[in-house]
Amino acid sequence: MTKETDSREIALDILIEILERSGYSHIILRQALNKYQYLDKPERAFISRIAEGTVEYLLQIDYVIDSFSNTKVKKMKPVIRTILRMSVYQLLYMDRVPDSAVCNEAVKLAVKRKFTGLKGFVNGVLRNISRNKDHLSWPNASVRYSMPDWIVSMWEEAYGKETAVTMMESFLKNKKTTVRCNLARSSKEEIIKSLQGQGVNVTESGISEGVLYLENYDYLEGLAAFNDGLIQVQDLSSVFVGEAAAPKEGDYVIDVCGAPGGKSIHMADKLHGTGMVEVRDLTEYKVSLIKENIDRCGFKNIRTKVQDALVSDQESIEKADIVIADLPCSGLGIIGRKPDIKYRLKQEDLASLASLQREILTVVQSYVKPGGKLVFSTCTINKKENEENVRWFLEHFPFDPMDLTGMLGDQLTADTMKHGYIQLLPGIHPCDGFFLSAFIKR
Ligand SMILES: C[S@@+](CC[C@H](N)C(=O)[O-])C[C@H]1O[C@@H](n2cnc3c(N)ncnc32)[C@H](O)[C@@H]1O
Repeated sequence: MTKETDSREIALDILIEILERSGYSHIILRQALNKYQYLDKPERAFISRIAEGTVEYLLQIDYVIDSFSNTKVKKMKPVIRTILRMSVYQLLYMDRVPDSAVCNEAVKLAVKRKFTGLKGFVNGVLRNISRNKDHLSWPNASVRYSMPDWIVSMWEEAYGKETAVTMMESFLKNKKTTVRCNLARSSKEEIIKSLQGQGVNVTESGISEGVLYLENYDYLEGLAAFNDGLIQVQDLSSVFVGEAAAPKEGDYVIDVCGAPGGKSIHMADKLHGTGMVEVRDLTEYKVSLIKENIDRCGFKNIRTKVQDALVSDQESIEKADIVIADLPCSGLGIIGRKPDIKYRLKQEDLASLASLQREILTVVQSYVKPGGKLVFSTCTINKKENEENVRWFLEHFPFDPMDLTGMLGDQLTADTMKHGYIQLLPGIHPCDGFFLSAFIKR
């Protein structure tokens, strides 16, 4: 057994867990990488690339396999179809791996998993694809960008074909890790020095002070700046929530759906040790994730609470200067980081998520003091959950939209900002897809 076969076998098991047993890709991959910490950095990168890439391009890969195999993907044995899927990803997208090696290793894996009788089939399909791969063409945008049809249609209708393509292309591009510096704990310069000292490539976002892009590191947990709580993984779009909320010293903030705590920790950082941020989530487990982050970052002006946002907490009525409502949503804006979302989500889920958001907003708007702010955000690109909910909210509750013009830096402008909201689109804006809105209570 070669080293390559070992890595591919690990990738195979990860993919079976994700594609055949509906595991969440980011969780399964993280667990596997934790388990195989002894592997060297290039091997771990190879495994991640195959696993993430195969999930990302799944619809396109299946189209290719079905074009060259008499047995359709859906009818194949799960192990065999997973071996073929990950091998086709390597053939199409990993130039540095020779095609012959891809085919040979796939055959070895099939044999190792006791499918000796199918080794000719695996070899035949893959060699056929390898011979024809330069002449492939895609029947539509769904196959080209590996995006379910209904999502393509929804975005084309809402934003036009060109923007839909820009977004789908952007999802498939390599993502750097975005982190926000806890500037109340250390200066940006010191943090960059520490990261660079450990060999990390660091670039500044140039849009929001203290937001950095990281590349060329193995493990977040291996970085001193992370362990010392000086940085927090947080996309630029999510940092904008803190910018729009703009807490004043001494403010009391309630974050009603807060795990794992990214936005709340940003608020605590912005309060410079004053005031209090109460971060809530539905379960003990979710709250434990928030606590881990709080402990790591070392802020004292932040506490947690297990609280269902759908149940009114009478003690909070008109107590908060700021309520952060970063609500459960369809997650279509973060497909670039969690590609399985696009296959997991069903069109009919969108309406129920939008109404769940309305139910939560109905409860939590009452926590805002007169003159206080409510910031409502989602990490999705869907008008029902976003713009339509804003319209509905303003019709039903005594709030006015907050003018967001200029609050997110000079480079981010949109006409809608003066009406209190902005839909950020990947590829159009320099961040994940995200929706942000802010209101002031009359
Ligand atoms: C988008 S995430 C929040 C991310 C967080 N704001 C951050 O920046 O790290 C939405 C959260 O809502 C929580 N949630 C879902 N339903 C809830 C409910 N009924 N009450 C409280 N939290 C809920 C989920 O557990 C999830 O952690």
